Amino acid sequence: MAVIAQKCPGIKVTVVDMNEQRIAAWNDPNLDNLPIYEPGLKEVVAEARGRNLFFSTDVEDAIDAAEMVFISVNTPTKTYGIGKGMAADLKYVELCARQIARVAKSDKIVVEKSTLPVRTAQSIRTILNAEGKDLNFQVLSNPEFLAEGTAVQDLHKPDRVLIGGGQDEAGQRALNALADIYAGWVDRDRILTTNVWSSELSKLTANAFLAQRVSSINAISALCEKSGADVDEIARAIGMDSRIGPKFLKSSVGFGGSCFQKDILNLVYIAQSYGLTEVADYWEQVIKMNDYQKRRFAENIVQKLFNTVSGKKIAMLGWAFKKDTNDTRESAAIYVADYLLNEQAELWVYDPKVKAEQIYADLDYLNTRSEDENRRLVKVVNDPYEAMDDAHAVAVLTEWDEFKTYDWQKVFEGMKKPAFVFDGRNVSNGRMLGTIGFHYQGIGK
Ligand SMILES: NC(=O)c1ccc[n+]([C@@H]2O[C@H](COP(=O)([O-])OP(=O)(O)OC[C@H]3O[C@@H](n4cnc5c(N)ncnc54)[C@H](O)[C@@H]3O)[C@@H](O)[C@H]2O)c1
Ligand SMILES: O=c1ccn([C@@H]2O[C@H](COP(=O)(O)OP(=O)(O)O[C@H]3O[C@H](CO)[C@@H](O)[C@H](O)[C@H]3O)[C@@H](O)[C@H]2O)c(=O)[nH]1
Repeated sequence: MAVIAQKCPGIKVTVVDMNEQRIAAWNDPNLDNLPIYEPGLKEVVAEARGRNLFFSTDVEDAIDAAEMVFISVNTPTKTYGIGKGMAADLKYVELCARQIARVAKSDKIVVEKSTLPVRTAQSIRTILNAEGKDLNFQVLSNPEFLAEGTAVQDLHKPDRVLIGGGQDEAGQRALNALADIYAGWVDRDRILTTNVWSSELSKLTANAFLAQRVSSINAISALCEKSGADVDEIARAIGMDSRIGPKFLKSSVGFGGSCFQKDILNLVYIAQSYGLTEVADYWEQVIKMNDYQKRRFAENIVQKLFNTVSGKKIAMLGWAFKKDTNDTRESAAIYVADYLLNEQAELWVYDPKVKAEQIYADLDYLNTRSEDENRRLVKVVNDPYEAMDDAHAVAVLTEWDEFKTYDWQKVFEGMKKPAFVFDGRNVSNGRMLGTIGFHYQGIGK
C-alpha cells in the first residue's frame, strides 16, 4: 500500500489495522521505529506518509470513504476444528467482508490481497450481498508475490501483477480500474488478467513451486554429504540449463517464513477436500522434506559434538527466516534451537535485526519447556563475538552478509577446541575456515 501511495500521488491510501500499537509505530515520526524492517521501506514511507498515505485504526471510516478496499489480513493455518494444522483460517477475512457489508453506503471494489484458498471470492461475494443493500460489490483477486527482504524492489519492479476478476462487464470494469492503478508504474504487458479462480490458485501454486525447488535441492544436499558431491556445484551445473534456471536453488537448513508452509498445507488440504489424495500427498512431501532438513541439521550438530551437547555453549548466528528482514515466523532457527535445547545445550543467539523478546516469544510459543527455562538456557546478545567466545560450536542459521566479514581467526582463538562451524546457509568460506583450524560442515558439502 505504501508503494501504491508512492507511485500514485493522486490516490489517497489509508492503511487501517485494529492493532493500535502497529498503527502507532507506522505513524512514529522516527522512521527507524516502523514495525517492519525492510530495505528501502522507510524511504517510501517518508515520501508518501502525510501526503496521500495515512495509517489509522478507524476501520469503518476508511471503508466508508473508499472506492476500493484491499483485504490484506492474516490467513494463518487453522489451529482448531476441521482442517486443524492444514486449512487456512479465514475468520479474519470473513470479519472484514462482514464489516465492509455493514458499513458500505456506496459501491465498492473489494480486492483479495491476502493469500486465499481457491473459491474464497465466492464466499466474500455472498457475504457482501447478504445485507440486501442496493449496492454493487465487485470482488477481485490480486495476490501478492513480493518476498520479504526485497519487498520494495519486488513491488517497484514486479515480474508480473496478477488480477483475477468477473468475466461480465461490471467485473471487467473493476478489473481495469485496478489494472490502471498498477499501470502507474508497471508495464501493461506485465499486468496479467485471469478469472478469479485462476488468480487465487496461482498464488498457492507459485509458492508451492518455489518451496518445491528448495526442498528438491535440499534433498540432493543430503545425497551430496554421503557421496562427496558438492550441492553448490550441482546447483550451478543444473541452473545453467535454461529450462531449470539458476534462481531458488540455494540449499539451506530449510525454508521458513510465514508463507511457504502455510500455503502448501492449504493446497494439500484443498486437494484432499476434493478427494485428490495423490495430489495432496505429492505436495505434502515438500513440507516433509523441509522438516527432515531442519532435523538433519540439528542432529548432525549433536552427532559431530561427540553425541552430546548437554551443557555445551553453542553460538547461533541468525534467527530471522532469511537475511534483510526481522521476520522470524517459521524460521528454521526456531526448530533447530528447540532440538538443541532438548539436548540441554546452552545457546547464545545473535541476530542483527531480531530483538531478544521476539526470540523468547518464538521459543515460548512452542510450549516445549517453561518460559523460565528458555531464558535460563538461551542468551541473546548484541555482539557476535560474545556469542562465539568460549563456544564449542557456531551454527549459522541466516545468511546475513555481515557473517562473511567476521575475523574468523579471532573467533577460532576464543573458542573451545576442537572448534566447529555448522553453516546452514553455506555463507562462509569453508576452505578458509578449515585452514584456520575449524571443523567446518556446510550443507551438501
Ligand atoms: N508477509 C508477506 O511477505 C506476504 C507476501 C504475500 C502475501 N502475503 C499474505 O498477506 C496476508 C497478510 O500477511 P502478513 O504477513 O501481512 O500478516 P500479518 O499478521 O503480519 O498482518 C495482518 C494484519 O491484519 C490485521 N487485522 C486482522 N484482522 C483485521 C480486521 N478485521 N480489521 C483490521 N485489521 C485486521 C492484524 O492486526 C495484522 O496487523 C496473508 O494472507 C499472507 O499470506 C504475505
Ligand atoms: O534458494 C533458496 C531460496 C529461498 N530459501 C529459503 O526459503 C524461504 C523463503 O524465502 P523467500 O521466498 O525469498 O521469502 P518469502 O518472503 O517467504 O517469499 C515467499 O513467500 C511470499 C509470501 O507468499 C511470496 O509472496 C513470495 O513470492 C515467495 O518468494 C527462506 O527461509 C529462504 O531462506 C532457500 O533456502 N533457498
